[in-house]
Amino acid sequence: MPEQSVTTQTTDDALIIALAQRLDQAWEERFTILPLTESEGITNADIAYRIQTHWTDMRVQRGERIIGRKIGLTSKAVQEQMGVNEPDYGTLWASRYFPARNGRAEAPFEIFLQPRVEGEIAFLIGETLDWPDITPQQVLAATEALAAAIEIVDSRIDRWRIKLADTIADNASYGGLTIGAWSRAMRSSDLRTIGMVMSHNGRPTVFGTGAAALGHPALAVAWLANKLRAFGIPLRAGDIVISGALAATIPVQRGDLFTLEMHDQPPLHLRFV
Ligand SMILES: O=C(O)C/C=C/C(=O)C(=O)O
Repeated sequence: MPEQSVTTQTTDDALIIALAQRLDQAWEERFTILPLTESEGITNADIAYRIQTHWTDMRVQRGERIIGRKIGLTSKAVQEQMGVNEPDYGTLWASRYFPARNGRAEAPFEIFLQPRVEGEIAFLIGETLDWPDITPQQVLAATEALAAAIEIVDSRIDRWRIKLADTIADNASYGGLTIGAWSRAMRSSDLRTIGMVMSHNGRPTVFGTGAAALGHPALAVAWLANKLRAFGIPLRAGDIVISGALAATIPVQRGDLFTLEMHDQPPLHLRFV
């Protein structure tokens, strides 16, 4: 597609709506689509965020609830796996939150397309962050509690052939989420040096530390808060934020059990049933 045509199209709300609908249909009916960078020539991150935002708005109109935000592509391990080298964000949809009881959660395998799991740190934001140049220190001061979290990433894009604009439009490849017990005590830990081990069917498989998320998980959340503000959206009290993976992603098969052990938190188990 010639450059001029792409520029003209990308200013067109009708195209944004059509692409959000295409992603929504792929999510609902469980099929993959060609990368938008290939099929539509969309490479601009701001346009991709418009598609993502419109998709979330469509879902909210149908009853979806926003429980917070995800930050993605914050670690070298995932950047290398996905071939994308700058962070992005997406929205956490309540319909794909799998609550853990006594540290155990289940997710139905068949609702996903090509899922992978990641170990992350979850922040529960206690005070709205809505001023310029939000710092990691301000994020920590506004954090009510922290927890270990397993994010399921999934892609509506054929065989994960994503570039930055593809995954941004696709809600940062959000698939689902479970969270361990919230800990206030964890607020006094050095989040950079918090360690994690993710076991796959009982076998320790990937290992990470907090510093994997942009050097410090609170720096990743500060990045998010400032990025959201640039779009006129504050990070609000009550929002859950996940930091981005602390280690590489692991592909999921039906029946798999993943166990995340982090710092002095109780283990968090997620089974795909
Ligand atoms: O953020 C994306 O667009 C892709 C997903 C990445 C992650 O979830 C992560 O790096 O943690």
